[in-house]
Amino acid sequence: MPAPSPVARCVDASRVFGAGPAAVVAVHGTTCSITDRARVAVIGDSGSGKSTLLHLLAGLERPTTGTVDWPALDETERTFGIGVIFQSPSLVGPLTVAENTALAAQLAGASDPDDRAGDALDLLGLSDLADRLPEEISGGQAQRVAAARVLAQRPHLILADEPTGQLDHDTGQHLMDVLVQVADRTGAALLVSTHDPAVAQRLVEHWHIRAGRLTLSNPEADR
Ligand SMILES: Nc1ncnc2c1ncn2[C@@H]1O[C@H](COP(=O)(O)OP(=O)(O)OP(=O)(O)O)[C@@H](O)[C@H]1O
Repeated sequence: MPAPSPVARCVDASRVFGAGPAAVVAVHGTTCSITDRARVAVIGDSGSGKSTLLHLLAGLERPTTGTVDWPALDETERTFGIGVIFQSPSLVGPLTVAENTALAAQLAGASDPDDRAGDALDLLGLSDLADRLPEEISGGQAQRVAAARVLAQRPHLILADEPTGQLDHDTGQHLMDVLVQVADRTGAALLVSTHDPAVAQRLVEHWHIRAGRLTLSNPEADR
């Protein structure tokens, strides 16, 4: 049986910022793919290129050379089926936590955005904050609301950029529990960037990135 098409794929994709002597190669020519139901950790230090790779895989940045594509996703899924949890939560200021979360579901075409928002907030233990405005919650709570927003969207591919960066260990592990649980339940592929080994160990494939160069490993296959 042929292997299923990857959900996202980079072929020799690079991203260079600036030009001439000031150019920064954030990601060198990289070939990688996220397979159906993959669980990937992208592990690297600050400035190693994690966010840039994630933005390439999300279609938010265009590669300078090479290609990025999403063979398993149709046109609509490419627009609404990729959920990104950004490093900075960027919630919509005038909307409550519940409204922020429901908006994501609504934009993804859900017929029941309020129910989906309620479920996502409940899963993350955020129901008590539903009626608060973003300015009335902490940075860590905002990061979890950003995760709830993506879960309410029910994407085929979840790309999370250091989602536990502002959270204490236990809250971070709980967020990872929820991300893995939701991905298992919905059949989504999940990629999480992190510098934290405790987060990486929750995922199956480990991609290490250093100065924009990626090496791939699968700890289960190595056993
Ligand atoms: N818009 C930009 N313009 C110029 N250089 C950039 C830009 N975005 C990122 N870079 C540079 O590209 C490199 C990789 O940055 P990137 O944000 O991808 O790293 P990161 O691993 O996500 O870092 P962190 O963990 O600190 O968020 C860094 O040297 C950074 O300074």
